[in-house]
Amino acid sequence: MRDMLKKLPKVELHCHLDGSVRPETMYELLLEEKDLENISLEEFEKMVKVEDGCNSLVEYLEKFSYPLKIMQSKENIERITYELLEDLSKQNVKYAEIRFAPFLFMKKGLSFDEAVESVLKGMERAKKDFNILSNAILACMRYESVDKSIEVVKKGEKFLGKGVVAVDLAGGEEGFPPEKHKEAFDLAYEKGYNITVHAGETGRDENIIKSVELLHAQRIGHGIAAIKNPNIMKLLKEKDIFLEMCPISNLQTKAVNSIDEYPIREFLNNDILVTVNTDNTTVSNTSLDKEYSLLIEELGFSIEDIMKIMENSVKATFLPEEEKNHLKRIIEDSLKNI
Ligand SMILES: O=c1[nH]cnc2c1ncn2[C@@H]1O[C@H](CO)[C@@H](O)[C@H]1O
Ligand SMILES: [Zn+2]
Repeated sequence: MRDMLKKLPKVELHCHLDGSVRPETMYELLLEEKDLENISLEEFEKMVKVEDGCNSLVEYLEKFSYPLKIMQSKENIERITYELLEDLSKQNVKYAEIRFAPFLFMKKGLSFDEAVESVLKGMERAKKDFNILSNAILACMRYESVDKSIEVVKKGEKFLGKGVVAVDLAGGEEGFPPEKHKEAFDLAYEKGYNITVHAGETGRDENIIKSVELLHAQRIGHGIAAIKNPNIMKLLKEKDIFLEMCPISNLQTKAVNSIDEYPIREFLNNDILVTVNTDNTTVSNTSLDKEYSLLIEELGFSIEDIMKIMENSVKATFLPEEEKNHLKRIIEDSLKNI
């Protein structure tokens, strides 16, 4: 089964660049910048991955301080993007949408354009070297002002269709309701961005409705809280909203207490368009293979269930129709060789 999973062609839709930096690269770059105490790589790896005792999303998000220290130069950002895509291609990921918040890469003088261009360069290089397709999603942060989000939308526009496909709203939900960013997401909608929003992760179920109805979300990051409310499940189904679920991250942030409480089977049974993703390969110490293995081993998922999820993922991509069909063909060809 494990071998079979490895060979399956895959699609990754919810992966934060800053949460998915190779620990060895972070270690090397922090040492270079003399920003690391005298510790071994093994000790460092423990520091950058979430521990078993993690109690909340807020605690989980503290892990992002390490990668963000070194994601402040063009070279580092390009290298990190390239390496992530290399790692994904080794797991037979054929297409990935990678998200990041440009402002978090601008603490030491990079401009918005330089931050975005560095990611896109890494993607281009990975496409040539590893034959993996990818696009970027620009994240706005909930704790920032709506004006900052508007800036992301306006400054990102020139990259739309040229490597950038969408905007997202990320960060802890508690205290930062979606409507705060409505003006930015109205603008993104007008400008033709695709839209995904983190909602109902550890927060309230009403954030899911608000993200769909007020922020124009076509996809919802996580969306676990929908299980609490049949009306929300109905809304998701009627509007063909895709859920980007990330099981291992959701266990770590205590969005659910145990895998038995994870509502993915109920969502599938209710014809909700579920996809499965990693969220953060380093912080969550995960991979798509690990996520699928968990569903198979703990929730009794079959290969057919996994294939259904994969089919949903292809449909959920923010690719133009023609490129989506191209991806479908790539996946079908790869399946023939299993
Ligand atoms: O699961 C998550 N929920 C909400 N926000 C997240 C999650 N993972 C990462 N980030 C946040 O998104 C920023 C941009 O990539 C990261 O810096 C982190 O703060
Ligand atoms: Zn996320």
